[in-house]
Amino acid sequence: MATKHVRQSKWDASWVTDGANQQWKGTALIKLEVADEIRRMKSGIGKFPRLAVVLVGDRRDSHTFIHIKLKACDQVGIETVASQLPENCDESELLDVVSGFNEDPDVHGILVQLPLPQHLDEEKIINVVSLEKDVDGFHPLNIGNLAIRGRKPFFVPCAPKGCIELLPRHGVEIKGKRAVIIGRSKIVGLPTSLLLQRHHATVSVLHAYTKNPEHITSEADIVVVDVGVPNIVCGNWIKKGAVVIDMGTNQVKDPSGHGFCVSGDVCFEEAVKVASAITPVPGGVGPVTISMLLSNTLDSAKRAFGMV
Ligand SMILES: NC(=O)C1=CN([C@@H]2O[C@H](COP(=O)(O)OP(=O)(O)OC[C@H]3O[C@@H](n4cnc5c(N)ncnc54)[C@H](OP(=O)(O)O)[C@@H]3O)[C@@H](O)[C@H]2O)C=CC1
Ligand SMILES: Nc1nc(=O)c2c([nH]1)NC[C@@H]1CN(c3ccc(C(=O)N[C@@H](CCC(=O)O)C(=O)O)cc3)C=[N+]21
Repeated sequence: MATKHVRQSKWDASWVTDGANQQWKGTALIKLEVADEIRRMKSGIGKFPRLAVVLVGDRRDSHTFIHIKLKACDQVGIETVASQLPENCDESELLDVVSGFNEDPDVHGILVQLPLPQHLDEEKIINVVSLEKDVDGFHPLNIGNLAIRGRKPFFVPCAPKGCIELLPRHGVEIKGKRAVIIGRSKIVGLPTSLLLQRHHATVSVLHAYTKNPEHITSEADIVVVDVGVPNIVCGNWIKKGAVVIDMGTNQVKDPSGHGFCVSGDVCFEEAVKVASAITPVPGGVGPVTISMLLSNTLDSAKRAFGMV
């Protein structure tokens, strides 16, 4: 069933400090830049990037996300190869698929869509993805290198990278700011906190056991929310003038009773009244995340072709 969007607003309605539809242009611009480089790569050396995506099981949201990713790759000229495994597949089957992509010189990026079904050991699978093809940036060595000052990971995870990309593009300085990130997941919360520290923010990480999260959040200049619970952050959590990035992408039943719609983690209607800028869901940081995946895959191919 098609996913309907709750809000029509794109970048323009979100970033209340500017009314110039910048988010959408920013995302489109990154895609255009990637597409242009790939065109030149094809005509120059006759080669192009290829991304392998691995999907296990039947989760509705995972199918939606994979569909969005494959479509975006197609738009910019990244070839894709998709492998879909049943919900009850063996760990060894999945490991074989990943190993096959590791060994294939024509594959430059590998993405194993998360979460995996319970019986599969996520850590074990992520560990097997070749470091040089880990366009998600989830491999422990890539995360470790992100955590240590002065080191350079091969890849930075896409959603955190997108979040950091957005801030300076909208004139938001990170250095010296107080940032709160709500959530500490390995795919968003943790790497975002590391990246914000790299950019010299003073970072607090909140999680399910944090007491008085609204109090800590209300002191932050930059608030990043990645919990996975619709509308968990209310307007009164936000300091006047703060910048809010809502990472939540929650598929919820459409109030009309027909189909599903997407909801963020922040109560947009309340927060938009106090924030100086806020990303909506849909149309906020999600599309930027996808652009970062394209950019990571291009970088990987360039490295493989000796172009960097
Ligand atoms: N826009 C984008 O590009 C992306 C969006 N997402 C979206 O982000 C959301 C979260 O995904 P993901 O990171 O995978 O989720 P996880 O379930 O892995 O992590 C959720 C985090 O939220 C914390 N948490 C749970 N309940 C509370 C609470 N009541 N108060 C404070 N913290 C809480 C958890 O704390 P604890 O660690 O203590 O359990 C955990 O750290 C989803 O909606 C997902 O779709 C995800 C990736 C990219
Ligand atoms: N290996 C792996 N890598 C990921 O990067 C990864 C993952 N697993 N698992 C799930 C999360 C989630 N995620 C999103 C990507 C795009 C949108 C996105 O484009 N959202 C649209 C709407 C999507 C819709 O309509 O449902 C928007 O916000 O406008 C959202 C969320 C990547 N993730």
